[in-house]
Formats: sequence, C-alpha cells, structure tokens
Amino acid sequence: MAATIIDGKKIAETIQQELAEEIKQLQAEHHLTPGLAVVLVGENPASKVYVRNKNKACHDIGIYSEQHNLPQEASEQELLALIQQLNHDDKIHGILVQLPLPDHIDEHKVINTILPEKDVDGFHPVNIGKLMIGEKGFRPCTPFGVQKMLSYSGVPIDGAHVVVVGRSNIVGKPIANMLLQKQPDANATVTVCHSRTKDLAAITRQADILIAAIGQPEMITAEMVSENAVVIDVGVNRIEDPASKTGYRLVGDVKFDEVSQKCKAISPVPGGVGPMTITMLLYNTVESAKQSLER
Ligand SMILES: Nc1nc2c(c(=O)[nH]1)N[C@@H](CN(C=O)c1ccc(C(=O)N[C@@H](CCC(=O)O)C(=O)O)cc1)CN2
Ligand SMILES: [Mg+2]
Repeated sequence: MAATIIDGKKIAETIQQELAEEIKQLQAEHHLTPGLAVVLVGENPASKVYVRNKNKACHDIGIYSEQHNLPQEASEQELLALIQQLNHDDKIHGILVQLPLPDHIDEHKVINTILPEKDVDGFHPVNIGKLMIGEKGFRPCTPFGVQKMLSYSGVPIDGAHVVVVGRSNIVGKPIANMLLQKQPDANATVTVCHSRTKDLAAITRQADILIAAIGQPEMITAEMVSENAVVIDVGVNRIEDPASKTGYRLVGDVKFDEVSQKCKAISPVPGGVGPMTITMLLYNTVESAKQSLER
C-alpha cells in the first residue's frame, strides 16, 4: 500500500500561523517585534534561494528582518565585524549566517562569534552543548523541524528505533541527540550510520523511523526499508534536468517513487523537511525575542 505523506509544508503553515498570533501578542503587550539578521556571503545560487525564502517567511508572519550581503571576496575580519555589530543591535534577536561560507572564511570562528543568545541557527558550541545535556537552548532548525514533523504527525518516538543515516554537525549528530533525550517527543533508541557503516541496509531495515541525511541523491532504496517504517528525507539535491525550466529538479536522499510504495509514511522533497527548517528558524527568533524580555 502506498505510504501516508507527511506534508511538511502544511505543518509549517500551521506553526507559522501560531507564530504570527504570538507576534501580534508580543507587539500588543510588550511593544516588541522579533528581529532577524540574515547574512549572505557570495553568490551560491541555492543559498540565495534559501535566504530569500527566509526573509519572505519573516515578512509574512510579522518578524522584522534585514539582509546583509557581502561579496564572495569579503574578508573573514569584515564578516566578524558585522556579526559583532549585530550582536550589539537591540532590535536584532537572531543572527543567521547562511552556510556554506567561501573557503577562505573559517566557519567555526564565525559561528563562535555569534552571541549564543542570538544564535537562532543553534550552531554555537554553547547551544550544541545544551542540546547534548538536555538543557534549554536553541536547537538547530533542520533537526528541530524533523522532530516537530514527527510529533505533529502523531508518529510515536518514545521507545522507537530511530536510524539516522548521516553524521553532519547540522543534521545527523544533532537529530540523534535530540531524539535520544529523556524528554517529550524523544526517548528513542538511536543508531547513527555513515559512509563507513558495514551492511547499511541490514541496519536501516530495523528502523521504525529512518532519517536520511546523507546528501546523496536517492541513495535509500525500497530494499533498505521495512514496511512499517516512517521515512524522513532530509536531502535536498539538485539534479540536472534539461526538460525542466530551471535546468534542474530537486530530489531527496530517498528514492521516493519506490520507497513510498513500501513504507508506512514518508516526507517528500520538496515540501517536507525544507519548509520546516525555515519555520523553526522563525520559531527560534520569536523565542529569542521573548527571552530578551527576561534580561
Ligand atoms: N545558516 C544555515 N545554513 C544552512 C542551513 C541552516 O539551517 N542554517 N541549512 C541548509 C539550507 N537551508 C537553510 O538554510 C534550507 C534548505 C532547504 C530548504 C527548503 O525549503 N527546501 C525546499 C526546496 C527549495 C528549493 O527550491 O531549493 C523543500 O525542500 O521543499 C530550506 C532551507 C544549509 N545551510
Ligand atoms: Mg505500506
């Protein structure tokens, strides 16, 4: 039987409506408008799309946003100076530096310069540390989006065997830690697989929830999943397609056509995890604004 589709776009819209209401309330009760600064270095075409979508989403729900574009050849020092300026700007509650950065800029140095209380991407070591020990802090947007998608869809996580394929700092490692926590919407048994894992399919077939975050187009095939699995596809890969107007089409890390005919539920690409990533950025920004009231 064909799988149930986990519609990330729809869940994202629901959460965004809730956030828009919350922002109206913050404005009425505290004269506070959440503010986000989005920093883009260079001309990466995918990054430009994501940054545009993030600004539009802010505008749609009432978050103030400003975009800072630096040229590809901007120095690391220039970028760090901009971050310092944003760290001290009271109307900015969240700072986001779009990744990847050009090779001559040290990503870790950049992330470490953002104040942890404005790190709405959840990439700062302080926030990653809080995630590890289950303390309140900003969670990285893609894993946070995956967790929310599962809970909004009523997928039981407590006691489930979650298999994560991929060990990146942005997705694989944080999602594994988040779902492992002794907390609501977590309490899973987690296995993390990667490029050196032996007999990957034997492990992925054991998954109640399979999270594909490898960055390899359509790598997860039907024979790698069980019929009871919920499959979350984190991959966003651009494949050349001369028949398409854009010259490319988007595919995930999962071979959707065949896997969706076998598993219990699946998130599509596009329209799955991507919109949730942007929504959790908005969520973190509103959260940061609320926290600023307590300082
Ligand atoms: N500073 C950050 N950089 C990057 C992050 C991040 O969370 N913070 N994640 C990714 C890219 N990313 C967000 O920035 C992102 C990727 C994809 C989508 C999305 O909505 N995808 C759509 C398809 C959009 C398209 O046409 O390309 C979908 O899946 O439906 C949103 C955000 C790396 N960098
Ligand atoms: Mg089925």
